[in-house]
Amino acid sequence: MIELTDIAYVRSGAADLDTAVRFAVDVVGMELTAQEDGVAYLRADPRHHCLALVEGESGVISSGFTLRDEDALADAETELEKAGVTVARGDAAAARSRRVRDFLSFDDPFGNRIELVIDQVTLTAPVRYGREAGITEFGHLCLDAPDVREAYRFWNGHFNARVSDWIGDWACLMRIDPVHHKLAVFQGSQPGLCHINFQVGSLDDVMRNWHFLEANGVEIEMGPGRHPQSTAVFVYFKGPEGITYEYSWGVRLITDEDAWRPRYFDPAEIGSIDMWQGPTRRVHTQPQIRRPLGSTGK
Ligand SMILES: O=C/C=C/C(C(=O)O)=C(/O)C(=O)O
Ligand SMILES: [Fe+2]
Repeated sequence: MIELTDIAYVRSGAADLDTAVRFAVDVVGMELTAQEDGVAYLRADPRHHCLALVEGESGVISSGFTLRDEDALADAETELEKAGVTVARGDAAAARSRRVRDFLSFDDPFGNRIELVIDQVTLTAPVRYGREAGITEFGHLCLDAPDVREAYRFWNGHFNARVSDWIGDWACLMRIDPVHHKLAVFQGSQPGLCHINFQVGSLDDVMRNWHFLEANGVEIEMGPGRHPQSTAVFVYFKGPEGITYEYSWGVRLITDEDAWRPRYFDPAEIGSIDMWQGPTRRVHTQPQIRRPLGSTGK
């Protein structure tokens, strides 16, 4: 069993890097930590970055998760290979570019590129947020897959990911710690990044951000609303390069593992996605860039 200790980052290609960075800083409110060799690093909390924008082809490159230490990384490599998953170790330059000490990468059964990392760099300086959006942390990341049940068999079969709630065969929300979900898989025809979430400090922050986004002509994909699964109040919006961002506040914590029973919500039922029954438009997925394993220099 591979124990994911946290989410680490999303790495995404940006055909127009400057525009994508400006949006991440001026609209989303992240801090631009560094920019070098065509990679812009953005952070929302003490992690060196949780979003790396890589100049080049548009699309998601990989999603990173942390493991405890190098033994855990070696064990993960063995377990995945035994299961027939092809794994590539990152080289020193690629690890440096990710601000981790070591990592390995593989594709999930649908072609989502996953990276398992150890020793992600932490920064001590207070985050200099690009604007006062009220962000408190990188909250979760959601992938797309054509078969959500099969995706769960993969994540639960090899990793410590446990379903917190199902939304039909359309979505599986998974926890790796008490937070209701830090990883989710949504039904989609192609692998890709459904969205990246930032937690904000209050309900007021969600609503202020919604007004800010509207006033600045940003496309709202869904919300404001409240998810019955995590009870979080949310707003989803569309950024450059096809990235969907989400702010949310009030995520449920599952503190009694033994007592929790995953619920089953029918996406066809009113209120199953948004308890406030707002329009439940599908958020737009950023497609996965397909590259051979190991060609992960950037
Ligand atoms: O469509 C349902 C989404 C549910 C939640 C939630 O319960 O908070 C998400 O954040 C999500 O995965 O987008
Ligand atoms: Fe979400």
